[in-house]
Amino acid sequence: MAGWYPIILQMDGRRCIVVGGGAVAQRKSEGLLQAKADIRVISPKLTPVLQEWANAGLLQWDEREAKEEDLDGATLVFAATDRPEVNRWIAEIAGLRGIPYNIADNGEEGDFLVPAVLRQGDLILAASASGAGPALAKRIINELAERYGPEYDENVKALRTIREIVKSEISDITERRELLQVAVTDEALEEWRSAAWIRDKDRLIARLRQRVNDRKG
Ligand SMILES: C[C@@]1(CC(=O)O)c2cc3[nH]c(cc4nc(cc5[nH]c(cc(n2)[C@H]1CCC(=O)O)[C@@](C)(CC(=O)O)[C@@H]5CCC(=O)O)C(CC(=O)O)=C4CCC(=O)O)c(CCC(=O)O)c3CC(=O)O
Ligand SMILES: NC(=O)C1=CN([C@@H]2O[C@H](COP(=O)(O)OP(=O)(O)OC[C@H]3O[C@@H](n4cnc5c(N)ncnc54)[C@H](O)[C@@H]3O)[C@@H](O)[C@H]2O)C=CC1
Repeated sequence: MAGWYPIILQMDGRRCIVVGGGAVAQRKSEGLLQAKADIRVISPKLTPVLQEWANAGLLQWDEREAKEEDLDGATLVFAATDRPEVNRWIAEIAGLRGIPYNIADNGEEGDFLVPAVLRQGDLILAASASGAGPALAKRIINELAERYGPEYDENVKALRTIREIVKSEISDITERRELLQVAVTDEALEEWRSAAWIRDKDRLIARLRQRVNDRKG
């Protein structure tokens, strides 16, 4: 189905309403927790894991059925009950208020889909089959997890430092781009890992220039 557009949303502190407390609500809440959202779950019942998160204060739980006012102040809404008519009603009121909504039992009618996700620190990989096959999206992410392992947390941290230095030291856009391109090869990433000297601006720029020259042969 056409029309889907992937973005990475800033959710830190943003209010998200999850209606329902089953396995699907739990998975959506887990992703939202990773994004530091302000989560409010509305459901008469919770899975044991959601219950634990509520007890630990990681999310707020309203132990009852959903009401219209629950959507007040929401940035995103997840209609994740096992009752299609409730999910449809939530979607309708969210739509009227202009709040983007996700529908668990009828995904392609929603404003957004939740992709399968791999996080390694600040590296975020997402896969979606546009609703055609969540199991395929999950399989692809499992494959990517082998290629992009936990070392990418450190890789991305080092790159952030390198890119800040290159942006502040190099004013020529073409050279900047060249230096940042050679900084992301597997070999380069391995070099930066645990290399405290990358904070030495002159040494770092010299090493990147050397890599550009090596590449030009
Ligand atoms: C449209 C979408 C709406 C949305 O929820 O955003 C949606 C909808 C539905 N899922 C259903 C079933 C399953 N969903 C999963 C798993 C995941 N589902 C996720 C996303 C999405 N699911 C969105 C589309 C994403 C895309 O395609 O890109 C993932 C990727 C992300 C997440 O939920 O966090 C997460 C894997 C992540 C992980 O675990 O790593 C599994 C596999 C499993 O559990 O192992 C099954 C059983 C196998 C199967 O049915 O394929 C049903 C049928 C229910 C029924 O039978 O009635 C519907 C309803 C419908 O088809 O509309
Ligand atoms: N999008 C996805 O990834 C998937 C979607 N599904 C669909 O999502 C639905 C939910 O799946 P599960 O979480 O496994 O179901 P579940 O039966 O485990 O949980 C449903 C939850 O909704 C709550 N609920 C019922 N009425 C409510 C109301 N009026 N207000 C608030 N909460 C209410 C229940 O108390 C329960 O906690 C399934 O019926 C299925 O159609 C299923 C698998 C994956």
